[in-house]
Amino acid sequence: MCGIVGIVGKSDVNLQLYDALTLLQHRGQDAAGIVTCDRNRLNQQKANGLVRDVFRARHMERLKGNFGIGHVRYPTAGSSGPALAQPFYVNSPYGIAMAHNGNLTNVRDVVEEIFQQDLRHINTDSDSEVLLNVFAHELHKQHKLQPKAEDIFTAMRAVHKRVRGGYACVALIVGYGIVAFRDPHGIRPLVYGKRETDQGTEYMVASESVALDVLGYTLVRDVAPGEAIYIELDGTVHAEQCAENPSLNPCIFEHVYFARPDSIIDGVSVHKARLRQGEHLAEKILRERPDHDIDVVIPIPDSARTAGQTVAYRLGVKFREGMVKNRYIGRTFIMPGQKQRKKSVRQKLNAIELEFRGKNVLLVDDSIVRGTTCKQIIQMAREAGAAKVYFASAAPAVKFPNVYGIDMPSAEELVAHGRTTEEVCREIGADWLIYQDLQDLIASSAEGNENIKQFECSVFDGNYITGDVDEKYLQELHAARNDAAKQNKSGQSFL
Ligand SMILES: O=P(O)(O)OC[C@H]1O[C@H](OP(=O)(O)OP(=O)(O)O)[C@H](O)[C@@H]1O
Ligand SMILES: NC(=O)CC[C@H](N)C(=O)O
Ligand SMILES: [Mg+2]
Repeated sequence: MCGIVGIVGKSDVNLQLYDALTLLQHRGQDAAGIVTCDRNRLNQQKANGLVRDVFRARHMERLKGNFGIGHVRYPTAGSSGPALAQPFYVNSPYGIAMAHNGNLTNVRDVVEEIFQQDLRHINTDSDSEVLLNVFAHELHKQHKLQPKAEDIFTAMRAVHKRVRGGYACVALIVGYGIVAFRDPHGIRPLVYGKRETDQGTEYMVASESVALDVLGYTLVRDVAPGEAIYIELDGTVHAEQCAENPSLNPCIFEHVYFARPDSIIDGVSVHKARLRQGEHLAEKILRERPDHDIDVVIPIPDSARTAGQTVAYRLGVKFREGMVKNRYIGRTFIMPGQKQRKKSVRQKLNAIELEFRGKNVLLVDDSIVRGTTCKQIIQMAREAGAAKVYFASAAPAVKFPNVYGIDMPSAEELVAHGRTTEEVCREIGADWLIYQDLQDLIASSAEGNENIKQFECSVFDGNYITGDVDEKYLQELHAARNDAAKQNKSGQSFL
């Protein structure tokens, strides 16, 4: 779930891009990159690591230019090496750099086609490099010395016909401006906003509205599914629907885990969606055990804090921050290997014994995916002296792989795959396990925007909205990206 940003400014945008990437850091911790354009010359810095480690003062000084794009990466295709850090660049036509959040599902076919028909070489096993080359080729086909908005939109229409999957992107065209676009199913989020300065209006496109807020931009709106927005250097904004049958199906896992609670995605406040998740979860707890004996509700920081509050309030039980998070350890779920994830949970979280000793505790987390976090937390709760350890997940059981930009490639690695709730409960060592029902999770998000008729919920229901994901694809994905396979990833696999 990478983070992307693009800015068309009135003065150097390097510092704004840096700040925006730090605000999107929770979406990707593996690599970061910025490309700016200064008088038709591109400046670039990208490498593995967190934003604060990738950009030094000397890089920032070099990143001159009043328009640019940035990326924080959480790999879902290819290796996690530095060659796959984004933005990617092609020199023809015009010089284009691109940053991509999402994952393509027909990349193997497109790579073959792009070589055979378009004579384009792809140098890495990144799906994002493929997407950039498709866009570049389609723009090249317009044969314009100076591209107009209509040429860009014609190219976009062709891109949507050629690629499948989830993609929200920003592309920088040297000398012209920034193009932002979202896949026809609207799976991955993308917003744009503007701010007034003494020199004129500046524009920003970003994965999440939090980047706009903090940098003083006002949200104009979400980029619509299938829509492309082209912002020229003089601030002229062009927008056009470029997909044939666009429909909005936002990824519900953004509301569960990925997005920051202070973001608003497709009109839905993530914070409010999580508050509602907690309310629904509490109702289910009360239905299952009207005379429960829970003494205290303890959320697992960070992402479960919001839902945990409403669970406790609705149950009429004490809410206590009994788990303390080490603020210097990042998100464990998006770390690359199971060994690192496992070790980091213990480094990240520690129990305050007096909140556990002799009590029946209800631990609330936003989700249980591989079970790495909850197994260790339950163990910690027992060691801290809890009498009973109950566990509630604000999301339903995660049973299916994700193919649209979340690195859950292998069903076998999911603790709920092929297990009943009772079996998962035993496996993670809890005394009672409660999962949110899918209809309640959907209601928690849908109440925020009645125009959203459907959410992308494949990790919970196995329904892949793009219609092209079959058993064969899932098997290939599992073989290429299960934990063991990722350890020795070196060759071209595009998965
Ligand atoms: O079952 P698992 O495979 O462990 O995955 C689920 C856990 O991982 C995430 O936390 P993470 O540490 O990534 O981030 P957070 O601080 O935002 O909660 C999520 O919030 C759950 O706690
Ligand atoms: N999580 C993402 O959005 C990943 C983008 C792209 N598929 C990559 O692996 O770099
Ligand atoms: Mg967590």
